[in-house]
Amino acid sequence: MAVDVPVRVFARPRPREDEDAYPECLEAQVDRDEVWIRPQTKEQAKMCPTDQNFVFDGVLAENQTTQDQVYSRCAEKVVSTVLEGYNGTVMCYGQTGAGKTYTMSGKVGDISNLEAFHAMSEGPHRGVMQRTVEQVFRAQKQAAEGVEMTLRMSYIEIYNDIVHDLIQEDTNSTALRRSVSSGQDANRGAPKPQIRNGASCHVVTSRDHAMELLHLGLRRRQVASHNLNRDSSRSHAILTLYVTQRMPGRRQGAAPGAAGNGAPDSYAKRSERSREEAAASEGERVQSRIDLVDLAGSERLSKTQSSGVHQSEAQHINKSLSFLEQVILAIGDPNRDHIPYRTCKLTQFLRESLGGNSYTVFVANIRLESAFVNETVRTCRFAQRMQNVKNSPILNVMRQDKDISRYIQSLVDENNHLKQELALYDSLSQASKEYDPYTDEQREALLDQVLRYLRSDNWGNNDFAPLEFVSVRHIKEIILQCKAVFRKTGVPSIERPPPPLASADPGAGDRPGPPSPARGNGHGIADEEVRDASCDDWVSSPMRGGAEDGGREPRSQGSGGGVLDAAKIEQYKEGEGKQLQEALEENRMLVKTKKKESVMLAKQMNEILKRIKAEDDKGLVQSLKAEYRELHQDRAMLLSEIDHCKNLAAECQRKLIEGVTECFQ
Ligand SMILES: Nc1ncnc2c1ncn2[C@@H]1O[C@H](COP(=O)(O)OP(=O)(O)OP(=O)(O)O)[C@@H](O)[C@H]1O
Repeated sequence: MAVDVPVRVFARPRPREDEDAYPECLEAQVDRDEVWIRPQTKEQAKMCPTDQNFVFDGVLAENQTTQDQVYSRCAEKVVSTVLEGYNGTVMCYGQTGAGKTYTMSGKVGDISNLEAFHAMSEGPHRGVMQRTVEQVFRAQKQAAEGVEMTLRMSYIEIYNDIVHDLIQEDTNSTALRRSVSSGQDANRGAPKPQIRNGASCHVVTSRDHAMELLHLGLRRRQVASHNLNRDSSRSHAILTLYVTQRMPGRRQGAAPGAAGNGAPDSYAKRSERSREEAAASEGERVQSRIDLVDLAGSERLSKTQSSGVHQSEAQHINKSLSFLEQVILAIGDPNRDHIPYRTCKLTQFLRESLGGNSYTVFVANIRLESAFVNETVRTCRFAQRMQNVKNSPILNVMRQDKDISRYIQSLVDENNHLKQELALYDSLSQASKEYDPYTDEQREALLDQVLRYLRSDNWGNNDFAPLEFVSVRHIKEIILQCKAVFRKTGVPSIERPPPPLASADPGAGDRPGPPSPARGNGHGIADEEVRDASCDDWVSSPMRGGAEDGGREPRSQGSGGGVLDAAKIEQYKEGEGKQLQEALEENRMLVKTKKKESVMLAKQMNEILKRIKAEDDKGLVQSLKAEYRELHQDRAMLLSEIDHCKNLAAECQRKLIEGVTECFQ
């Protein structure tokens, strides 16, 4: 059974370039694994008014911690667990120029120079990626007799929220697909790479081979120059090593290739299976992976002076990091049901690494110079939140064919058993499920419920009675009532229309009227749209689809049209529909949260404006203006995030409409 394991968090300050130019503001206390932030001048106090300290699993002190030490403290153990059959992630996060790429890929320098890259990859400045490859190949060499270990590698970047394959250009990698294909590549005579998660996945046969692919990927990665970093990465890059180990079975006393790497051989030790079970698992496959994530750096446009295309890149970067933060916050909040993984490609990719099946290490790259105190505080706060994230790593044992068919049979048996249980439960509980057509009175009562729901302020409240579906018939009746309401009045000005009675023909011919103008609630531009998005649910989506889809309304029994296919809608509700519904809720939640933040920012900005008007001191006015500009940027970013979430919600809504409509025969 999986055990909760917190993400381990380290801070790594980048060595200061010029101590005189940057009077010290922060202290990284190594013994106590703390980062202290102490303003020492008036200027610094403006940016960071109080002392702050952050405690992590470790602080990798500047100038004292070599790449070798960083690897052994942060990554080596994770790689060992990957070799035991678990998944692992090492991730670097921080402001631009703080040393993420240095930590992950080493001192890359002029990447077009292959020789220099290979020399660096053997020297002390090589990063976590090179060292991981080394450790994995060492383990392969030292694998116990009979253990067959295959290593595969993929390398992708997420640039402007689009996934690009860094190894093989022509892969259709924009979609996060779970498909796996294999075969022979006739051109090269080499095995054709599998496609995993939309990226090509290459068998790597040696350390040098892996380094070549790494070099290829680094060359293709999007890099640009700005004020704070000459070679700033403009994308999030994820190098994944897949380790597949075919076990000879415990009868031969063999274990996965963890031997020699210092890791406990947990697969052999932890699995307490009997001799018979071990015999059954002969030929068992263990498949694990390690993701090495070099996130693009968050940046303040005012400091990097990025413009044009780089400004748009920076906005994408900041936006995706902000979505990442939302995921972290949601995972750490026990009251949140939904984790908004689907808001961008980055969070989709990191789903298993954060809150999922993975041992994860997070390195917060920071800068100690006083000029970056704001960014450092932000990064440390982010890292602190990361400490609340708990994962549930499990041993990734793949079942063999024999096991799979036995497993499927057991699921079929269980399904039959549950169906019998349900039938029995229905008859014993005499649950009042309406399988028969509704009477006029029942329709009247339902219409009252629907109207109360549509009129209620709490549009996001999915607990409201009509939405607690008790049967397919119930859903259909709700749709009918809503449709009747809309046809008569439109959504915002709901007056009670004549109820659609059993004898009426609610689906006949006519179209819903034009949408009424949306009404805001006086809080700002996005509000009215939040209302729109927040009333998306199982009921409203198909109904609104009638208007948006040019009249492709779900038809209902009794209207002379189609009949809702009960099995199909159930299947849809459990499968794709459920996912869409969850995504819809996530995005609605995000819109609400971000709107609140935006209102707060607007208030802060107004305060600053007042102070600027009242202030005589020119110096102070300058710094207030700078602060105002930063807040303005933050708010612009927030508003564009809100738009993004609203678009996602609209997309979910559209798909839901299509999905539900498909369920009508
Ligand atoms: N610990 C370190 N020791 C020596 N040099 C370092 C260290 N950390 C960073 N550097 C150097 O600082 C510069 C910026 O680092 P790097 O490119 O790794 O930053 P980054 O966080 O990846 O930035 P971006 O997000 O813009 O890509 C590079 O020249 C790098 O070699």
